[in-house]
Amino acid sequence: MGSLSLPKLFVVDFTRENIKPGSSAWSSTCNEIRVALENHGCFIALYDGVPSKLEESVFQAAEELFDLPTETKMKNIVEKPYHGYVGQIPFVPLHEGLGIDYATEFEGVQSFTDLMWPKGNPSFCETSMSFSRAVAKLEHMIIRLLFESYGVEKHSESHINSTTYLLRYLKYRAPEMNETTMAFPSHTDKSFLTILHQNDVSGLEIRCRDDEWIFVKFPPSSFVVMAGDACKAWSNNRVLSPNHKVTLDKRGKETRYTIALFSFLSKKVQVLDEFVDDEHPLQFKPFNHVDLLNFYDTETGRRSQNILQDFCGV
Ligand SMILES: O=C(O)CCC(=O)C(=O)O
Ligand SMILES: [Fe+2]
Repeated sequence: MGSLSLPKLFVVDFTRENIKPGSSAWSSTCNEIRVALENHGCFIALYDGVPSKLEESVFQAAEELFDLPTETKMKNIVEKPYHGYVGQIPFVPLHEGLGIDYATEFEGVQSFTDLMWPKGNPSFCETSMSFSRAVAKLEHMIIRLLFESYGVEKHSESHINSTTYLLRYLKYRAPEMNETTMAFPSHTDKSFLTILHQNDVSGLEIRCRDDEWIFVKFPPSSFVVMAGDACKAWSNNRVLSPNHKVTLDKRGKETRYTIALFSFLSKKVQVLDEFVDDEHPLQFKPFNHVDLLNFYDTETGRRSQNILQDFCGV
């Protein structure tokens, strides 16, 4: 596991050609992913599945999207909490975000595009869908590796087949003089996994198991892979879903863009029997993934310091 440029976070190299099921690279990667997700709840993935042209297009698409009038962006209303437009919040003044649900499916991306550009914007649609699909391929690989690392690989295909993806375009404008640098407050993700790709403006900080905050520097072409609360629940509390936040440099002048792909389960999130034994008693009851979001959207959920315990603790 390389950790030369980043002493703290694990770096997992998916550009190695020989990461194929059954190979020795595959089994060592299984191990790396499990150690990383149990200790930090995240790792940096080096991944070449997004060609540089597509990467360039996705950041152009982000600029084009955020340049739309606020009233257009506010049309991005999604029934599921935290899926639609977020912005114009006085205590988070630097941040704006928009979400495309079912982002790997043509209909999902097309209906979002039509809402934002009633006259059409085929290149935005194509870019968003291609990016989502390319990153979802990385997510599938990580799921297979993670499941195998726990010896539960027989469940990985049904898990993948029950996964839907939310693509979020996130913008953080540079703070003005005397303005807060807090760009996104500390939280845990409610997804199963989150995969983040940023432009070259850093700001993400992650709190790992020993409570230390790690400032993340993304190497070029890298992605941050983070476990959400649903993954923590599924693993019966083995995987950490880390608190994280975004803080910008007060002298920074550039806008930060992050493109985030969140995975959600359309079947129940459930601790596998394999994770329960005398040493590891069952900690969480099965739940519908969207109900975790609905609970987080209540006063009790938002205030909770241990959302899984309060929502579905045994
Ligand atoms: O922009 C980032 O790096 C993090 C965004 C984030 O944590 C989120 O949208 O849940
Ligand atoms: Fe997050």
